Amino acid sequence: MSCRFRTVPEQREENRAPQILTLSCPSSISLNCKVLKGPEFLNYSMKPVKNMGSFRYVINHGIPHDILSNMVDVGRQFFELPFEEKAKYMSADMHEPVRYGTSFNQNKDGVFCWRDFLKLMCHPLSDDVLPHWPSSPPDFRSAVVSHSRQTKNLYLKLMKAILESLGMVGTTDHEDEDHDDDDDVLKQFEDGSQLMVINCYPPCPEPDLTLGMPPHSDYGFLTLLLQDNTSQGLQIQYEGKWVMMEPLPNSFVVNIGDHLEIFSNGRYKSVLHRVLVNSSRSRISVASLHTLPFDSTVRPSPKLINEENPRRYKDTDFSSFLEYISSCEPKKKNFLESRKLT
Ligand SMILES: O=C(O)CCC(=O)C(=O)O
Ligand SMILES: [Fe+2]
Repeated sequence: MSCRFRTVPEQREENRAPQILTLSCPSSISLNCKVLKGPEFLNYSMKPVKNMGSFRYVINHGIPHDILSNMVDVGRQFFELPFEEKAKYMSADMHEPVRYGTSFNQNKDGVFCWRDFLKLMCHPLSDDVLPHWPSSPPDFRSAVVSHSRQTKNLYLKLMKAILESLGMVGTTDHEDEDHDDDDDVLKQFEDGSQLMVINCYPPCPEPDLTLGMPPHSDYGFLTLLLQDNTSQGLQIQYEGKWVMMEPLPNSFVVNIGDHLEIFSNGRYKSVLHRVLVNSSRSRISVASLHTLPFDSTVRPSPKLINEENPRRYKDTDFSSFLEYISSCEPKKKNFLESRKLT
């Protein structure tokens, strides 16, 4: 099975509408290209796609390209620092707002993965935490703050489109309607948490013997993943096979996480993905993970439950997720499995 990209029409960036490229296999269908109408995603409804990897590329998102390249550059420069410098941020405590580490879950992994990471809590971000972020390279903090603000905005636009597709907020074409309820629904996403994970996969002498990250799904609602432009590595599982997500310049891969699967009572599915490594050059990726505020309960939305669609997941929260992964070696989607009612 192979996947190709449909060519995006040549237009000046500022004149193009944001687009979502939906991965669609087998290759005879190639990629569907859905055009979002207007900068505010007017009239757009993103239908849940049954039985299909819910991985999409977002292009033409309006985020200046230098913000994306600076983010990858400062990430790469951070991982090139001497080990003693990076080790200052090492901690086994998953609650630390700044954390450097290795592998996937270094406290529990039986075999380590070929990956280093730096995790930064970007929202909420209190004034007393920022001074603890790496100060080297010198533009590290400003690059991460710019990137996190932009990705948060994009996340909110995508969530609005998803909520419209679920019938939970009105479409923006009926301006005269009362949108107070919609504002309440959207507010919890605005206040939500954001975690930035900068991943570095160094060149590996035996790439076939290891993985950069094992098969997993992300915990939150959406992850916006920026890949460096040159190296491939991310694969998603689709119909039991691994499909390579080629790096597409200035795009984000949008990854649906477990909390959106639970919240949508299974209408959106989180996707299993993994990362391969290579022997020639290190690869950088930056994952921006978004969910509700850390102290909220994530549950199937009551608006989506009725006699025909009974509740399919138990309530959960972020601390249960952390407890779960602190107590066992994470395997595939086993946390989500533990939240299923049937
Ligand atoms: O490096 C990648 O492409 C994926 C990273 C990832 O899945 C994650 O950080 O959760
Ligand atoms: Fe992931």
